This record gives sequence, structure tokens and C-alpha cells, in this order.
Amino acid sequence: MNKLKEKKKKRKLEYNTFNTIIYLFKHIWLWDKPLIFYFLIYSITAGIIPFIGIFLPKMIIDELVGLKRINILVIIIASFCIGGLLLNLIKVYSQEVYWPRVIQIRMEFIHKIDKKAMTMDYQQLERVNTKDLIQRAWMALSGNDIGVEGILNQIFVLFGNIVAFGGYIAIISTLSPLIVFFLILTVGITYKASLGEKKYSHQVDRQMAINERKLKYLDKKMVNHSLAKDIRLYDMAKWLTNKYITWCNEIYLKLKKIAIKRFKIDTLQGFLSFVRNGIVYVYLINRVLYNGMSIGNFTMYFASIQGFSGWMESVVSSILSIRQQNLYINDYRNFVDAKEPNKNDNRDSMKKDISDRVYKIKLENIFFKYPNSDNYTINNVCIHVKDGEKVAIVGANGAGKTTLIKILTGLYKPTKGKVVVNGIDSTNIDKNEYFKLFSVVFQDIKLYAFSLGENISLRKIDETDRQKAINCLKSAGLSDKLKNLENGIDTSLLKILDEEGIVLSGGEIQKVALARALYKDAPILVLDEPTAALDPIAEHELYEQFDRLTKGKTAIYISHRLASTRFCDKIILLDKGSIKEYGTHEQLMKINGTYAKMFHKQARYYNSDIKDHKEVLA
Ligand SMILES: Nc1ncnc2c1ncn2[C@@H]1O[C@H](COP(=O)(O)OP(=O)(O)OP(=O)(O)O)[C@@H](O)[C@H]1O
Repeated sequence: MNKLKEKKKKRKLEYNTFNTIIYLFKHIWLWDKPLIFYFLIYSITAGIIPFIGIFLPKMIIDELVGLKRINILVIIIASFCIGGLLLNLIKVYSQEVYWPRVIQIRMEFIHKIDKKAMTMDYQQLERVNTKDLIQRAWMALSGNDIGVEGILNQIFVLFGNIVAFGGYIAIISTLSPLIVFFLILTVGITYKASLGEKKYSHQVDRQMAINERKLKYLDKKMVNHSLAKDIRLYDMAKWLTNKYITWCNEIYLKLKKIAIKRFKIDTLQGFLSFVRNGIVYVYLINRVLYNGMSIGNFTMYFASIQGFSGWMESVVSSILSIRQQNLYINDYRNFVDAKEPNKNDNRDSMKKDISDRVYKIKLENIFFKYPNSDNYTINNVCIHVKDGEKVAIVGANGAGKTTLIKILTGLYKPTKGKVVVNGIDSTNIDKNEYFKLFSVVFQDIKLYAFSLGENISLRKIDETDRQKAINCLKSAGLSDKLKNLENGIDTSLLKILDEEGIVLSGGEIQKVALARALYKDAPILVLDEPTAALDPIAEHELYEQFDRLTKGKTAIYISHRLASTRFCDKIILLDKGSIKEYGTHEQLMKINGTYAKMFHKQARYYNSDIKDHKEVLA
């Protein structure tokens, strides 16, 4: 029983329908005030128009059956037609003005998801849960009939119906309040049945968010050009297709269940409407035959009852739909408006404590555990980096080097311990100010299908210091490439948005990333395996220029090529998340531990390479 209550409690919506409507209109007021005006105009005209079709036939029939005055008939028909035409024009105009604006509002809401995803805590974003939340939030904005647009469209219709309500009630209640009650009863039964179906279909949609995420992932992989080689050479098509079919089938089975529920409700609705019309016909014919109801009134009442039934069905469907759309908007708000657990709102500004770009960084007893992991990936790490120092972090695959960099740069919050910059705990420093301290090149470099210049500055091209971007590209070793580009830094990268876009090699991409880091010109340069994709000459040149590239900066350098670490003041050997050895190259060689062993092993393969470096260093 308690479990059931708990389940019910969990399912309770955070924002009720009324709250959501206020939320939406607050945003519309903020983004597009005139839309509310068009909204009202549409509602009023849409509410009045149906009564033209109800009153016009009655008045014509009354006149034809009664006094038969041609001039009065002409006046009636002309005034109703002109009035109807004008109202229709206003309604259609406001509708046509309305829909592109509503799409614009949807775009604004979509952008709120983007903004949230771009600014939220990185660690939080990485979680699978967050990915599902984002997928569900997207659903609220995935079309014209769903979520934000769906609810606005329905409110649009509902407002029109509310205006019509007064008119219908006034007409039908003069006939018989029992008929009104009977009509409401039949519609009430359909409402109740449909509500269950709508809730069920939303639950299915929520589960589908997971299926859709899986399918999207697979879709992207199957058409991804960079995977096309593997797909062919490893004959992966069958394997991927099987997964695709399995996941598609899961979706199909869920949709089938909804379809069956809908079929049952539609059948019930059809049956009720058949019974309702039959009873109303019998009642009205009886009144004409035995109670002296005029043909004009028969026409008016019949049209009103038909209109009212249609009206009620439309109101019920609008209310159901609004309630259903609110479930999607709850999902949206649960992502967009959720408070982040890792967000630190109580930050000091670091600027007052720091002068002349001098940064002393201390990692104090850092422990870090990934979610759902039992073991610490980083285990009691203490590092002190002085200003301008060059520090290398080495270690086997999976030792925790990249994780440590993510902690240092503020992307991950340590599970225990703290990162201290110039004596201030980094959690007390404004996140954006903190990020400004680092120029980082990670292993998984991403290029954007924009111009080369924009890929360097990560700003609009007219906000880019073009000469600085060119200099950075040259420093990163792309002088020759740049010379060959007809449009220089205006050349588009990738062949996604521009057919003329260029495709860079792995090494060139790494150089672009280095140029990007140099352009940012942050006081601390962090390079995670910057030479992994470089040819020996380019690698050689990078070592040669290393001092110049990092001049005046603190540099942290992850590399598997131990020869490169000799440029550094300190070397940290990480093993299973702990610091195993710590010192200069000479010191570590002297103690003849793991570093020395790794160095000797590599030296056998890179012997000639090392000789070259010695020459460079000499
Ligand atoms: N996002 C993540 N979620 C869970 N575990 C992770 C995540 N990223 C890395 N790990 C795990 O943490 C460990 C350390 O990974 P990390 O990438 O820091 O190692 P690394 O020393 O940089 O390795 P490499 O030299 O191969 O780049 C690995 O065992 C890895 O599986």
C-alpha cells in the first residue's frame, strides 16, 4: 500500500496545467507581446462565426414561412454574408500571423535547452540520466502538435470555444436543460476514457525517449563517414542492422498497444455520438409534430445541438490535449528549470586575488570516482604547479591522466580533496572565470563545419582577430597548408554545410586544435597527447617550438612519448590513479623505476628519434 502511494507520489506532476499555461504566456509576453493580441482576436472571431450558420437559416426559414418580404430577406442574407466574410477574414489573418510566430516561440524554447546544455555542469551533462532528460525535453518541442506548440494551438482553439460556449448554452437551455445534461453526460464518458489513453501514451513516449536515443545513436553511426571504413572492412552492416531492427520492434510493440487503446476509445465515441444524435432527432421531431415547434426553430435547435456536441467534443479534446501536452512540458521544465546539484552559487570573484597572470595551482589530496563505479579513478593525488612551470603527466592507458586534467580544468568536481588556485578553493571561483584560465587540447578534437578562422577563434568571423588566427595557425605548424588555401582562414572545414569545405588529416586537425588553444592565449596550456597524430617531423617541430609556444605560460603536457617529457620541469608518473613517481627526467632515470623502464623500452623503438631530439636540445 505504502509502495503504491509512493509510486503515485513520484508520478505527481511538478507543474500543473494552469501553472504551465502561465509559464508559457509569461514567455510569450517576454518574447512576442503582439502574439497575445492575435491570439485574442482569433479566439473572439472563431467563437462568433459558428452562430452565423445557426441563425441565418432560422431567420430565412422564419421569413419564408411567415411574411415572405424580399427586401428583408436580402438585408438578412447580405448582412450575415458580409459580417461572416469580415469575421472570417479577421480570423484567417490572425491565424496566418499566428503560426509563424508560434514556431518562432518554439525555437526560443528549443534554444533554452541548448543554452542549458551548453552551460550546465559538465559532469552532470555526461550522465546517461541527463541525456534521457534532454531527449524528453526535446520531445516537448519536436513538432507542431506536441508540447509547447501543441498546447498553444489547443489553447488557441479552446479560447475560441469558450467564446462560443455562452451562445450555445443560451440557445439550448431555452429548449430543455435535460438535453444539455444529456449532451454533457455523453461527452463526459468519452473524456474519462480518453484521459486514461492520453496518460498511457505519454508514459510510452517517455520510455520511447530512451529507444529514440538509442536509434539516433545508431542512425548517426551508420551514416557517419568516418565509420564507413570500419563498417565495410569489418562487415559490420549486419550487426548494426540487427540492433536497429530489435530497437525498432520495441518501439513498434509500444505503439501497437497505444493504437489498440485508441481504437477502443474511437469505437465508444462513435457509438455515443450515434445514440446522442438519434435521441435528439426523435426529441426535436416530436416537438415539431406534437408541440408546435416552427421549422425555423427546429433548424436552429438542431444546428445548435450539432454545433454544441461538436463544440463539447472539441473542448474535451482540447482539455485532454492540453493536459497531455503539459506532461511533455513538465519533462521540458524538469530539465530546463532544474537546479543543478553541483552548481556553486556562492563564489568569490577571483580577479581581486590575482595579479599579473601569476597562477599557482595545488591539487590537494584529490580523489575521484565516476558515477556507478566502486573504485577511485584518481586516488589521493597531490600536485603543486608553480607559475610558468612545465609539467608532464605520463602513465599507461587508463591510468587516469585525462580524468585528472578534467578535474584540474574544473570540468569534474573531485569526490574528495580540492583544487586550489592562488590560495582560493576552485569551487569558490566563478566557473566561467575559472575556465578562462585554461587553453586545453583534448584527445577527442572536434572541428565545426564553419570557416577555419572561426574554428580557431571559436567566435564569429567578424569578431575574430584574423592576423592572430593566422599567426596561431603558423605557430601550430600549418603555414604550408594555409598557403595552399585560396580563401585562407575563410575556407570552410568539413563537407557538411559547404560542398567546397576541406577535409583535414588527423595530424592537421591536431594542429588546428593547438592553434585554437594558442589563440585563446590562456595562462595555463594543457595538452593531452598533442603529438599522437603527428608525423615524426611535425612532432619534432612541436618539441622544438615547445618553449616558444608555451612562453610565459604554465604548461601541462600528457604524452605517451617519453622523449617529449624531457622538455618539462617535472614529470608525474600516474599509475592506477595514484602518483607513483615524481621528479625531473634525470631524477626519475636515476631512481630506475617504472618511468626509467618505460623510457628504455621506448628508446629501443625511437632510438634514432631520441638522438634527433638530443641534437635539438644541444
Ligand atoms: N566518462 C567516464 N565514465 C566512467 N569511466 C570513465 C570515464 N572516462 C574515463 N573513465 C575510466 O577512467 C579510467 C581512466 O581514464 P582516463 O581517460 O583518465 O585514462 P588516461 O590515463 O587518460 O588513458 P589514455 O592514456 O588511454 O588516454 C579508465 O579506466 C576509464 O575507463
